[in-house]
Amino acid sequence: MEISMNFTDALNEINVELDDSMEEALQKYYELLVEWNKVMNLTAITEKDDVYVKHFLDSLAVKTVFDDKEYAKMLPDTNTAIKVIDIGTGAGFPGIPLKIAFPSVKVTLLDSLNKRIKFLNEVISTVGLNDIEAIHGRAEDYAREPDYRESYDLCVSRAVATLSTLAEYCLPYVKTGGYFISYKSGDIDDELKTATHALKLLGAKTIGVKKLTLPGTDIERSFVIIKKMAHTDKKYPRKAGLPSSKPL
Ligand SMILES: C[S@@+](CC[C@H](N)C(=O)[O-])C[C@H]1O[C@@H](n2cnc3c(N)ncnc32)[C@H](O)[C@@H]1O
Repeated sequence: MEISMNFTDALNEINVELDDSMEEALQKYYELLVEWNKVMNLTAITEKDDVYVKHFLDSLAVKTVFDDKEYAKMLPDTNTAIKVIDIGTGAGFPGIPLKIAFPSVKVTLLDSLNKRIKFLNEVISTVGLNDIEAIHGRAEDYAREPDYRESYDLCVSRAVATLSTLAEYCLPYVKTGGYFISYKSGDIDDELKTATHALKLLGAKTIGVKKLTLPGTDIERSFVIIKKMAHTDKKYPRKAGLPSSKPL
């Protein structure tokens, strides 16, 4: 892939500005990612320009959703910090770049692979991030914990499962009136149609899809924007494994 734009210009295009300390934080994160990747499987992408575009820029591109007039009022205009959970965060995408670029947000990173959680805790302490936690567990299990259930303004998730499965992983964490934004790519029409039933059962509906080409590349990204309209019934999520083997 040809990258025809520098990172700062690409960030400008998505309306994200980073100060020097945020740029340093991303640099440290990049160094740790490459170092730890030598001993554990974190990412197939290691070349610096690629990591900056395919992981950092892509993670931050969700900002374009909130800049869209249609969705500008999505998040609560309050003095309390917005709470975001990243389900199946892996090596920290999109949660860590979002935390670095938008430090006032409270972030929970969740993944079922403990090795990745160890890496994330190292990133959190070395980069010096606050108001962020990395938790080890399956999405289906943590959603039953009272401190986590229906307590987030926003849930994000990239490259974890199909939308019907993801909806069951993610929506139990979202407050009524909050949102789940799924990072998707390619042709998503069928996936959206198939997920309509699951969303309804879980008390949510798709309110829009925001598509963009990552600046300086030909990479297409789609954000599926889902609103939680009502409480999720306690029977969801079902037992661990069922959301993926038998999607709603
Ligand atoms: C392909 S990776 C994507 C990681 C990251 N979101 C990204 O975009 O680079 C999928 C991740 O989801 C995690 N995962 C899959 N199913 C999960 C579940 N039920 N609960 C928690 N984590 C899960 C895996 O351990 C893995 O780290």
